Amino acid sequence: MVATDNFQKKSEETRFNLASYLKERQKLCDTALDQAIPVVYPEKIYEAMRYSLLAGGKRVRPILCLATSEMIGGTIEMAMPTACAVEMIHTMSLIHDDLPAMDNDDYRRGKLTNHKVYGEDIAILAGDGLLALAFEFVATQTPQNVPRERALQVIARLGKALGAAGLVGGQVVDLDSEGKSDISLETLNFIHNHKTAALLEACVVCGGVIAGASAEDVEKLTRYSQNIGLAFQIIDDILDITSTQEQLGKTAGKDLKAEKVTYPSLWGIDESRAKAQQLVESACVELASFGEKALPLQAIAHYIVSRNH
Ligand SMILES: CC(C)=CCC/C(C)=C/COP(=O)(O)OP(=O)(O)O
Ligand SMILES: O=P(O)(O)OP(=O)(O)O
Ligand SMILES: [Mg+2]
Ligand SMILES: [Mg+2]
Repeated sequence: MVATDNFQKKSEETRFNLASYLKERQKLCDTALDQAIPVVYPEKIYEAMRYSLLAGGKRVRPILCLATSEMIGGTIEMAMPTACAVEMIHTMSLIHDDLPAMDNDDYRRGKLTNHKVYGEDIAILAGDGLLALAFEFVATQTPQNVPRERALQVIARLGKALGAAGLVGGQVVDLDSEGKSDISLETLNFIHNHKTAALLEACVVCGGVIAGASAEDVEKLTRYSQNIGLAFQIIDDILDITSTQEQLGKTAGKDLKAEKVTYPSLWGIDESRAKAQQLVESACVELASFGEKALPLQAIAHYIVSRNH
């Protein structure tokens, strides 16, 4: 696997132990997310929200948020409420995406989907509950040593990334494109820039904003995250073809079955992988001015193309 070799080479060069870094950060995020939602009356909605949120995702989005805060000079504590919020938003989008009205999927994160366990009504509400909590969480849990206008900016950016100008808009065009074989590269890019890259961008930029990133920093973070956002989706499309349900924790081979236009369907697997690798290299270059401090974000960028699920 070329991407894995490149990644290992890169890790050796940088002497950065990404595996233990990710494990430690995943644990921190899991603990914070667990504490964010106590189960009270009416228990079933809190249980449904916890079911999907704590089902063991990779936590790429909150980890990106924390890593960016630290690179800019902030702390994990400052960014943790925002990191939890992005994972709540992401989980909401997966619960709703899996509903019969959208992708009608039975498995997610290695478990039955939310509606399969709790029913469609509760699954819709669990998504709504997570979404509302995300914004409440940033507003009420961001530590007092973070200037309030930074939290306000995070709330505005998350709202934009999530709404019709982001995730929701991308999902609409994605649903519209189903069953059409003549989707252009332009439309495919629109879908992925909105459905996938917008939230990844918000994770990175909001982590920076919480830590007080300058306008110039925000520009670099934006370019880094747009590149990794597209690379993430290209790899997602490849994994749908090359991985098993066991590895992915969700049904594999869905795109081929649905005859969906994807990057590998347009370019083939090898060229798609090369393109993702190029995007990651460009992303890393954007952070060169941060020197050693950029190592975690650069290593995460490489992980995004070398992951197997
Ligand atoms: C507003 C909403 C509901 C947005 C959903 C966004 C999203 C990234 C869905 C998963 O994409 P997918 O269906 O292409 O991938 P998967 O195979 O993970 O379901
Ligand atoms: O690891 P997950 O479940 O959060 O999914 P994604 O691949 O979309 O990050
Ligand atoms: Mg979908
Ligand atoms: Mg889906």
